[in-house]
This record gives sequence, C-alpha cells and structure tokens, in this order.
Amino acid sequence: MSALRIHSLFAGYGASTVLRGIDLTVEEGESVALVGRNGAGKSTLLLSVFRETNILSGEIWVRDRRIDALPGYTAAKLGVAIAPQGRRVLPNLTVKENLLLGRSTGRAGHWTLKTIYELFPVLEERADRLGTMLSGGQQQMLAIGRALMANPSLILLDEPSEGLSPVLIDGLVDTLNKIRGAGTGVLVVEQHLSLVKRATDRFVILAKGEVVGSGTIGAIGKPENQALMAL
Ligand SMILES: Nc1ncnc2c1ncn2[C@@H]1O[C@H](COP(=O)(O)OP(=O)(O)OP(=O)(O)O)[C@@H](O)[C@H]1O
Repeated sequence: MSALRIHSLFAGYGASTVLRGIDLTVEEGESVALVGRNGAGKSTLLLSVFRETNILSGEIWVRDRRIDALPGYTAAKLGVAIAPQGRRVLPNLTVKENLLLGRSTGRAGHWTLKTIYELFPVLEERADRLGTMLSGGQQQMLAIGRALMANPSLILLDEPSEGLSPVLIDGLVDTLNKIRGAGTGVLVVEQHLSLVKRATDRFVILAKGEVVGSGTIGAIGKPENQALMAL
C-alpha cells in the first residue's frame, strides 16, 4: 500500500488555481525528491495534504484512507508529518518543549527525545534554550526533529537545506539517509540536486502546477530532465 497517493489534484488559493492535475505516489519507506523552479507549486502540494490550500478536485489518499474532504489534521493522525518551509520554531518554547510538542500529535515508535538527541546532539546540549536562540541550521534540525517526534510513516520536508552552509548540507544528507534507514518515508522539496542525489530514490519534476517529469534519482542530471526543471 502507498504511504501517500495523490490523484488528479487541482488546488490553489482563493480564486487562483496553482496545481493542475497532479498525480504523485510515495511508497512506504521510499524517499522522493520534489523539484522544480520557484513558484512551480511544490509547497502548495505539500500543504494540500494538510488541507491548507483550497482543494478543487482530485483525491488524496494516506495508505487506505481518502482524506481530501476530511479535516486538515487527518493526515497527521494517519502518520504524516511536515517540517514546513521557514522552520516555524515556536518562539516562546525551549528546544525540548518544541520537540515534545511534536510528540503530542503522534504515535509511539523509533523516534523519542533520546533518538532525536542521538541524531542531533546539539539539540540536547541546547535543550533548555529558547528555540529561536538557535542558529539557522540548528532551527532546521529542530523542525525536522519535531516532525520526527510524531513517529510519522511519511515525513514531508519543504526545502530543508534553505540557508544551510555546504557542511551543514552534508549533515542533512546523513540525516535524510538515517530517516530513510529507520523506515520512514520521505517527500522532500529541494533545490540542491547534489543533496537529493545522495539521499533520495526517485524524483518528480513540477512546472507550472503540473508534473512534467520523473525518474530514478540517477537520471536527474540528464539534459532532458535539467531542461524540464528549468520550465
Ligand atoms: N498563500 C498563498 N496565497 C496565494 N497564492 C500563493 C500562496 N502561496 C503560494 N502562492 C502562489 O502559488 C504559486 C506556487 O507557489 P509555491 O510556494 O507552491 O511554489 P514552490 O514551487 O514551492 O516555490 P518556492 O520554492 O518559491 O516556494 C506561486 O505562484 C505563488 O505565488
């Protein structure tokens, strides 16, 4: 059974339609990169899973449940977590409190404070500091850690490398591979092709709200795919 299946999805904001007939599937434990230019609709697609957009038609399934007409939190209840773009660390909470917040919507499983601290030791060192006192890279770790605390079967990551230095991007590659190794599915919006090449199985290219290409990750550098990514 697929972790996520989106079929012929049309969605947008208010009167504007952004996504035009999207088909996309992520299998259990699979790691998929969603690529394409700014404004292609990648974030809109992730947000649609939580009904934070205006869904016009089409279907969204999480495993065997169709959720496109159910409340936005349904995806979370069924085991999908999101680390949204811009990190959204809660300003008045400590690092530890931010992490525990992630657990409140989730299930039991591999990811606990202990395993998150093993993944990101710096978060344990700074557990009692306010989340907003962390550096950009550390806030990114916190956002990912908070999403993992829900023990999702699928995690959606929106541009996790945004603002990270090359060294931190290497760390992010390791993190994504550890998440995959723990059996958690990944759908990651990402512009850094060097990152997705090292940490995902497959790619899907979005342009102007449509899927225009896809393939196994080894083919992402082919000229025809580069051309589709520039559309
Ligand atoms: N809250 C919103 N209200 C209205 N339009 C929006 C909103 N958010 C995004 N859009 C529009 O939807 C389109 C797709 O944006 P989206 O953020 O999904 O693209 P993206 O592929 O994630 O690109 P980026 O990398 O820039 O985030 C753009 O034209 C954008 O201006």
